[in-house]
Amino acid sequence: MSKFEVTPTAISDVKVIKPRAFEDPRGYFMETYTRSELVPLGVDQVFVQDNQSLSRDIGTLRGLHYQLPPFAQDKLVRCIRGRIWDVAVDIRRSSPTFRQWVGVELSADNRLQLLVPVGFAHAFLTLEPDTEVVYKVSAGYSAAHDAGIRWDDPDIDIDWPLPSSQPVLSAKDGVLPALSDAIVFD
Ligand SMILES: Cc1cn([C@H]2C[C@H](O)[C@@H](COP(=O)(O)OP(=O)(O)O[C@H]3O[C@@H](C)C(=O)[C@@H](O)[C@H]3O)O2)c(=O)[nH]c1=O
Repeated sequence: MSKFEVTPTAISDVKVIKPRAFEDPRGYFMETYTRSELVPLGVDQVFVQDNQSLSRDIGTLRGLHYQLPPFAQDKLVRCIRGRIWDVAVDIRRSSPTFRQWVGVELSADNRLQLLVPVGFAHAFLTLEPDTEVVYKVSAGYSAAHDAGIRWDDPDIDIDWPLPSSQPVLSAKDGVLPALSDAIVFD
């Protein structure tokens, strides 16, 4: 029996991954990423860096972010404390699902992971205070290749479950361009 369940979302390249947890009276144990188990299930990305962030306020929104080639990144995202609404937007111009998005709640409790491949912009909104997110990426960080799209672009129209009228944003995320003005993937 596999130690992971991999389920495609409405945009099939974006996948939800659920690790199998071995529960016992102490709690549980689970493998959170095992390449040899995941490659046969179609998750063959090679990850080279692990990232972690803490967002103190509920309603903190990070994104929409991506890196351009040759530093484009696949991401494997999970939430280890609190809850997030995790979103991937298809920004591959030639894709039949260009501009479409999928959103999945990831939490410390549900232990789900979202695979966000190259060609997608990624963002998350925290649904609880003190939320910690951990994610693997398939290319290193390059500030020169860092790119983003505004979280509230009406051409994308993400249905954010905002806990108040405005999210908490970084200064950088407050001035991101619309998708129509952004450099995207072919
Ligand atoms: C992403 C990243 C940032 N940094 C630095 C740059 C900056 O000084 C500080 C904070 O960076 P940011 O404001 O870009 O962090 P943040 O807004 O959390 O950016 C992240 O958002 C989510 C949604 C993603 O998908 C990630 O790929 C990443 O873009 O950390 C690194 O050194 N390495 C990295 O890999």
